[in-house]
Amino acid sequence: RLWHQPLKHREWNGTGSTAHFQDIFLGRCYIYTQLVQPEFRDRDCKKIEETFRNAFIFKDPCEVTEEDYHPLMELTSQTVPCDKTVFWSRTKELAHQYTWVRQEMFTLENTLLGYVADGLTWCGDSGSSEINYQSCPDWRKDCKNNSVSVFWKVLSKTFAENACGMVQVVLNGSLSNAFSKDSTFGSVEVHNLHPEKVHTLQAWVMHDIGKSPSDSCSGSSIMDLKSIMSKRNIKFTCQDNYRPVKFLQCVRNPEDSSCSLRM
Ligand SMILES: Nc1nc2c(c(=O)[nH]1)N1CN2[C@@H]2O[C@H](COP(=O)(O)OP(=O)(O)OC[C@H]3O[C@@H]1[C@H](O)[C@@H]3O)[C@@H](O)[C@H]2O
Repeated sequence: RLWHQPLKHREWNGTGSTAHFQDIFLGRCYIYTQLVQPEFRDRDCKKIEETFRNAFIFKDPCEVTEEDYHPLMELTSQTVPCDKTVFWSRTKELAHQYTWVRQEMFTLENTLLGYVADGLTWCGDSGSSEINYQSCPDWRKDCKNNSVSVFWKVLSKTFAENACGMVQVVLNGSLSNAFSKDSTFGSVEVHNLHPEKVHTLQAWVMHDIGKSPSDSCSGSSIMDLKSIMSKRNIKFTCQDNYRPVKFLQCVRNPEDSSCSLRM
């Protein structure tokens, strides 16, 4: 009778894998390779999806390692043109508005894997070849190193290692610490920039419109970032409310006094 029982997945505290995960993954892969970046048109999306799935299927989602994603990284390696890399931290929407307008600039979402995986959840099970749609590990209650967060850590590390020339980062000046050593940017990307390839990091500290700024280029957290970069032999520059990004904020809040023509 046992083999009639539906496979019992382990119960986790987080939401399950995104429904239709494989269709979404495949569909996004075809959109990216055929429409967004046509130089990728002959990449094999079915092989990419299968390699992605093999990284976490049949594995306890709290035991997935960075090595598990290496075959996928090799299959989808992508270099971003020098001076065009945009990192972000706690400014996801604003950073993507910027690269939407400045199409030659790249956040991780503008690369194949970041584009395909953004916003999705996925996990498997050590005793099954099935994706677990019922639940996946919660970052706090179950395990920090789960199938999704390990993926973003590996992808962010590779993204930073490939960066060259002048790189940018959009930081949130409405938080008490615009730069956080605990963030992915602060704990992974900053430490994987190659000083022989990247000569300058420029930070844009953006304040939410209508909120009082609580950090800025002269704040202590940015001083921490500045000293990390000088120890790594990478020049550091910082601008509060970098105008091209500020314009994007003002498009959505034209009446705000900080958006008057004199800005
Ligand atoms: N969909 C994406 N997720 C993530 C990217 C990314 O580029 N796309 N990440 C990380 N990341 C996941 O987002 C939160 C932290 O965001 P958040 O707290 O807002 O900022 P982080 O610095 O941790 O991460 C953003 C930084 O790392 C890459 C991207 O290239 C940015 O330069 C955490 O769960 C990470 O695992």
